[in-house]
Amino acid sequence: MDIVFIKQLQVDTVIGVYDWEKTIQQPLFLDLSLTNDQRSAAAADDIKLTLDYAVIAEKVTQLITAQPIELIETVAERVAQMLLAEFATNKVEVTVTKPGAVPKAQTVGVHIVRSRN
Ligand SMILES: Nc1nc2c(c(=O)[nH]1)N=C([C@H](O)[C@@H](O)CO)CN2
Repeated sequence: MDIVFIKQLQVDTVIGVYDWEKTIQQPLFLDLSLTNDQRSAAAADDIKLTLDYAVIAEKVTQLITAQPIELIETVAERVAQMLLAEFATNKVEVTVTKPGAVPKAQTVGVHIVRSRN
């Protein structure tokens, strides 16, 4: 199956479990992968027949920044469920990283795979 992907989408938002994190914005970076079939879009050269990554990026950013969230697990799950509900895909992979959260690590994060029931 084919995939539309977005790598390292930066979303600045209120994220974290500690009190000091609830008053600042921190960057999250997302890698998104949405399975679809691109053959008809390619044959017709028509954006309406595929998944528009610009629209996906905008909706994901709006979802994450709409309200404060504590866990990056929550971010990943909400993004995955939104993508499955609103876009023509049966399987999504979402990676959320939070650089700087562990000073001695390059980055930390979560990766989930979700499919339509
Ligand atoms: N598995 C997780 N562990 C931690 C998270 C998280 O979202 N998922 N968050 C924090 C704090 O917010 C941390 O990032 C502050 O630096 C700690 N562990």
